[in-house]
Amino acid sequence: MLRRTKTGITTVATHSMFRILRRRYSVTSHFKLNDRYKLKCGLEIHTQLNTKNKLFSASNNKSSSHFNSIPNSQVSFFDLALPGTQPLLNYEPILFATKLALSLNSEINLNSSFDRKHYFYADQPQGYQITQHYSPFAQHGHMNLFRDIDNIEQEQKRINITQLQIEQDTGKSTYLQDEKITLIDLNRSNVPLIELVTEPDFTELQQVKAFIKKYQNLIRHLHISTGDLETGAMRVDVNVSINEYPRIELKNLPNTSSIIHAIKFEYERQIRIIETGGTIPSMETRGWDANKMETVKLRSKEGIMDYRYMPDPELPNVTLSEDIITNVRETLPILPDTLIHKLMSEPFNLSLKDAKILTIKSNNQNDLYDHESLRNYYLETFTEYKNQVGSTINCKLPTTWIIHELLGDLNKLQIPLLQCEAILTPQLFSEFLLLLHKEKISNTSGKLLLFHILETMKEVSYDKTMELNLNKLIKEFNLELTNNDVGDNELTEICQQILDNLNNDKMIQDIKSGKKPKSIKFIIGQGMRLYQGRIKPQDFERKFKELLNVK
Ligand SMILES: Nc1ncnc2c1ncn2[C@@H]1O[C@H](COP(=O)(O)OP(=O)(O)OP(=O)(O)O)[C@@H](O)[C@H]1O
Ligand SMILES: [Mg+2]
Ligand SMILES: [Mg+2]
Repeated sequence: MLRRTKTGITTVATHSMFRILRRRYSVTSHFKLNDRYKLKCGLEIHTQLNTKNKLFSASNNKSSSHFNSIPNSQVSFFDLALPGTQPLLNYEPILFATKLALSLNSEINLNSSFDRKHYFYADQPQGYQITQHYSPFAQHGHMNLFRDIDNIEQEQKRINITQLQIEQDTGKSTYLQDEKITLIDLNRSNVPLIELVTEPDFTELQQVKAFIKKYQNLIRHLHISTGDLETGAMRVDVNVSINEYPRIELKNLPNTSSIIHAIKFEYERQIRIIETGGTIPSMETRGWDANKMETVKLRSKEGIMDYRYMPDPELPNVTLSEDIITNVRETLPILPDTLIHKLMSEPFNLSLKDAKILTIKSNNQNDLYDHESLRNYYLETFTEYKNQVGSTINCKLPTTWIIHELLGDLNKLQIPLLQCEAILTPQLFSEFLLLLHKEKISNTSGKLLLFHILETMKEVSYDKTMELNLNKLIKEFNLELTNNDVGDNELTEICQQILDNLNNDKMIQDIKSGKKPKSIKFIIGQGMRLYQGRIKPQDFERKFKELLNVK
């Protein structure tokens, strides 16, 4: 297909190209549910807690240790299930679980207990997994999704959370095809996990996507997990059914895109089965083949194990008092939704978009900064600036200059925020804002100054502290707004000279006659360039209008 674009460039696109593009970008947007088949989904999410130690042993559980370390280097006798070893519950996973349960509006069970789930697998040396089957840690929670914050179709959607249970992670097996051997790494064995189980409340793909993102952001916000899908710190199983047919469980879905593609594929596959007179097996588990982009059967009902659940006789119940729960509630940070609303109201008045930048990790966030340190930098600078100017505060200044200008410059110059804030402290940044606030420098000069500071910063090494004196720099570069010094006569002279030098009578006539009133902006631009922003554009505008006799 040939197409002529506005710029005159000819583009060639074929139908197959469009199909590929559509497939790639259509994860949720081009997917339509069939009116006759209701989609129903429920999630089971396993989250690795980044506690200091593992769940029932003293082994190191630094978030990176079991993923990046030498295999079997983070393993204690208990993790290895040597005979005679016994579990000893660490308090930290309970603390983390309490934080999560409270944040998800759950009822915490004051007397939960651990059970053994028996199955034999080489990466499960105990022969059973310790989990909470009969009396889980928390129940009856919920998470609300909203149209504006979470990009869902409905105004609001409540996802009920059946329960949260604490359990051990298993080890990891890697099958080597050529050698025909399986390697076992027990670094992950006994890492604390929380399994979250939702009710089958999801009726649209977008809700699933939104919930995963929101939950991931929550666990990062609470600092209880890295929440990374890539490392397996967060693992999502999805149960999918249509109308009242049995659910199919989807496991081993490595990222959000495969989760969404797998649900979509499964929904369509189940409809095809029903429409061709087939039956949907009860309790089938399927995986995801990323190459073929389809779900594949892993096991069916015949393969279901009898786990012989039994209370673990070596572990006492987890008994909590109301006081402990109240104490933990008091230590909780402001939760993301509340934080967004807080940032959107007085005194900050941020837009939803900017409030989200400071609260939620975005897909295009890079290694230079994270939203939390950016938020802290913003809040500290804001407070300093507000203390200086009181009620005359212009809340757009910190937003524009931190979220937009500073971030843009850091990206351009590839400077991490951490390095920047060590030198350009919130105090100094608020001084900088004050110069703009008091119109000591123009926006143009502000941009030049900030970029210059950051460029210089890039050249100094990390350990050197750079001395920063804003006033000195302004003098050195002659950036001070000269309005105060430029008298009206001088301004008239300057503007008249600019008009003369324009050498464009037609433009001047068009402005005067009102044919092209916007051309005055061009002339103001000339003045700004010549005087490098030292005279305010409003003053130029006033004077040019006066000279050209236009309103
Ligand atoms: N009709 C349904 N359609 C889709 N999902 C469903 C349906 N009924 C239940 N589910 C979902 O199935 C999941 C059941 O998880 P749960 O952990 O209770 O049991 P399980 O999958 O049998 O056990 P395991 O933890 O061993 O996988 C929940 O996420 C629930 O929302
Ligand atoms: Mg399941
Ligand atoms: Mg489950």
